[in-house]
Amino acid sequence: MSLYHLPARRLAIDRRRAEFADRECEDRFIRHFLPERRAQLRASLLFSAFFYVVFGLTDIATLGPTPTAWAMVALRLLVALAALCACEAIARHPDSVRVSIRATCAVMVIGSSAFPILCWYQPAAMPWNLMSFGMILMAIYVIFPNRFVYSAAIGTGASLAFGAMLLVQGSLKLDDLVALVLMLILGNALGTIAARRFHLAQREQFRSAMLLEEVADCDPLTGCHNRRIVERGLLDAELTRAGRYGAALSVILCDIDHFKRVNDCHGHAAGDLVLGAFAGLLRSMAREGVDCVIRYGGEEFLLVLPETELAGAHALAERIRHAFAQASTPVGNGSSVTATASFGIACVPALHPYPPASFDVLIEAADEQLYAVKRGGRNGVRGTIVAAAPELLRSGT
Ligand SMILES: Nc1nc2c(ncn2[C@@H]2O[C@H](COP(=O)(O)OP(=O)(O)OP(=O)(O)O)[C@@H](O)[C@H]2O)c(=O)[nH]1
Repeated sequence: MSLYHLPARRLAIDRRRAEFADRECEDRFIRHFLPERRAQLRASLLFSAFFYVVFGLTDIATLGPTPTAWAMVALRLLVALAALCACEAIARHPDSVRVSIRATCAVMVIGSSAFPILCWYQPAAMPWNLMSFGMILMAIYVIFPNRFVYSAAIGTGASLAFGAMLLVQGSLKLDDLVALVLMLILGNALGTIAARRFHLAQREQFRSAMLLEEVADCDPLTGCHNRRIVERGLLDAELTRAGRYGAALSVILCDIDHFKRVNDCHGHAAGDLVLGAFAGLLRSMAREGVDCVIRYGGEEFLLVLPETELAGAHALAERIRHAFAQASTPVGNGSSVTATASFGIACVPALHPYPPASFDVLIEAADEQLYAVKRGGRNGVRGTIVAAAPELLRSGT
């Protein structure tokens, strides 16, 4: 689960395609279900490959041990081989949505293209083949996890190929052909309805979960994230991500100076307005969708800045400090409040050989810097580089 919430407008569902209209959102949805999807896909591929081969017995029973029957068994084995290769590709690229979708489509196209060839040589077994084709359609639409539009395209294409084969073969009477066409249309219509309903239900459920999570993670007074985001371990995940890619990561811990006085002089409601104004300033200066602003305590806020070195974090903190000191917040009755804030920064620079193991280390370091500013008279910024190895610790920039 990512640190950042997607705005509700980006969670809109394109009902025609039965997926999220926003690509990033759809991607996040698929990634969320990727482990489950991988297991389902593997089971579907192995199950289908097994039955595709086992039905080779019917080829031999119908045609006898003739070269044609053996060629058909070989074709079935080829389809099974394609399914095994798809399983292997998915196992090699467990985090790739693209590989999982391409592998699924490839196997379904190969399997449904081979099927009319198998049926071509067994006109007498047509009722059975028709039943088998119904099951293949069910697998395409509802068993194999895939994008709805791809399932619909492959299902329709496979039906056209199967219908064309029967037409060319000429083994069916006109009334049977009409019934067959109607059956194929019905099979595809039912498949489309079932698949679309399933895709939409899954996405609506995901959207509700996202919206609930956003409400639970949001501080109602300031509109910032609350500490739940820290407790859910998302900041540790951010530190791990930065370490994996060798990227810098900075945090700014900031606190409004003498905030108790604001409450005491102007009342708690005025204090709330000042808090809201400070939070609004932090959010407006942070990068949307990249930085994360958390209300860490009463009048204390934490900014998490991915891919930001100490100098960048320092410059941002200075800009916020200056803007807040210049601003005055109207608190009713024609009066307004001017306040200042103090900032402590901790940074893990890019490609640091000894990044700290836990985010708490970063917060503690930022907290020390913040209190050094408070002790030094407030309304200032101090920062430090943080590392696991003490000899690399350089402080007091
Ligand atoms: N209005 C309002 N006040 C709050 C809220 N949360 C915490 N406070 C107040 O914030 C004040 C924090 O006071 P202190 O921790 O003494 O800090 P300070 O007065 O800002 O002093 P320094 O941090 O040392 O500059 C307390 O009076 C809290 O009651 C809130 O949501 N709304």
